[in-house]
Amino acid sequence: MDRVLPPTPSLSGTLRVPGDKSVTHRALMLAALAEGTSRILHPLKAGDTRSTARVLAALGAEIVEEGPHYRVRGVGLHGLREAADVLDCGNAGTLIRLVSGVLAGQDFFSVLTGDASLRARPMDRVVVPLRQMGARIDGRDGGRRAPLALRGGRLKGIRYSLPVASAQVKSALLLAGLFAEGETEVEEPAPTRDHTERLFRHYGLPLEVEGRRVRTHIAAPYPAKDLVVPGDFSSAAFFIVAALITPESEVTIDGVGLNPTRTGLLQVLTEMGADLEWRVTEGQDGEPVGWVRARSSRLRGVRVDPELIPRMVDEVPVLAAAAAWAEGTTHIPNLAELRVKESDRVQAIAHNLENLGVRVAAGADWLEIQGGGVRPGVVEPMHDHRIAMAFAVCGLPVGVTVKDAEWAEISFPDFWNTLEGLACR
Ligand SMILES: O=C(O)C1=C[C@@H](OP(=O)(O)O)[C@@H](O)[C@H](O)C1
Ligand SMILES: C=C(OP(=O)(O)O)C(=O)O
Repeated sequence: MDRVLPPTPSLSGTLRVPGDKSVTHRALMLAALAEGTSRILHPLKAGDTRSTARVLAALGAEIVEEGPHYRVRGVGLHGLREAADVLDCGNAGTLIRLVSGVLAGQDFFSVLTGDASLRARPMDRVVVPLRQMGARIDGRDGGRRAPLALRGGRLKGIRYSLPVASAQVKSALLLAGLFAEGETEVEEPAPTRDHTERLFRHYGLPLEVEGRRVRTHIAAPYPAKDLVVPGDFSSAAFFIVAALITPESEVTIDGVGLNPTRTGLLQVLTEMGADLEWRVTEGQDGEPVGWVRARSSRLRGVRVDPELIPRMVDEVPVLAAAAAWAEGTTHIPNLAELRVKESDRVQAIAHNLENLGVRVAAGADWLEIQGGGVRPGVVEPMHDHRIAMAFAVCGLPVGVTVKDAEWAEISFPDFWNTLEGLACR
């Protein structure tokens, strides 16, 4: 479905964004493995996290919708049962990788698959270490791609140095570590989101953190516990940039997660001259939560610090949107991981910037964007929710047509109405 966004002269308002996607996936999994009933409050209910709820239900957990919340009756660490059918992870990389870690510890057979995008994404990053721990895993292309066929069982802990900075791989190994004899240690090359670690603490699961090394070991049964999910910073990012690039705008996002492993974008935008304020006002079940306010700004191009990318990996598309409106050139390095997301995001960003009349150069792992504004055009999401929303924002001041706008439903079902609600016409 195409969506035509007319030119928007200004944006104003205060809003909340839906629950954090990363936290919701993990909360559903850990609640499913707990003893008793947990309520997950203000979770994300969108394509990706509905896939997680479906997969866990097929494995025997009871997940019921209670208004905007979820009630999860856990089956305990050893209560999951073999599913009657293939487990469809839809579009969700986080789901297939994290649940592989859980299933590696189960003495039964599972098949994991997903949509065309997910089946094209690399799975060897979890398959290789989970095999080292003792799981039997096969899959397409020698286990590099889904469908994956998995038979878990008794695992042994390993020490593993991640070849790429990936919270998904780290989390898969920590989850497998709950079923493994001895210690499981994961070392990351750069800090990545630490929601799994925070949730392990929330549920009282074994965890030790020492610099970039995280350790766990076999877990004893643990009780269910309620959890409040913060607003998703990655969803807030679209409105932050929208306010910066649209004249006479001011937007405040309340109740948003401000975990420092996620907020690299705030640092880059500030360097670009953005009129931005934010504050952590509370700690909610182990996650810092607060507000962000963004006002129209004259942005200037910057060279982004490569070390910041793991802390803003899903915000690069919307950073590119901001760069298109900045004065001068923005160079964004360290983008190899963007090539293996829901789409090849380096290519998808370059293609959509060109569609909107922006000059851009792309290398194997970098982008260079000539700022100065955009002209009306067509946004092509390329089957990728973040691309759809980032370039809708990019074209907002001049008006754009977004093809296949329903892709936003993967992480933000109400995105279009929320955007419309802020527009002053
Ligand atoms: O752990 C997570 O919840 C996520 C980790 C990141 O992926 P990688 O681990 O592949 O970097 C991120 O891009 C994804 O949207 C969510
Ligand atoms: C990369 C993303 O998600 P996933 O890897 O879970 O599909 C994302 O939401 O931008």
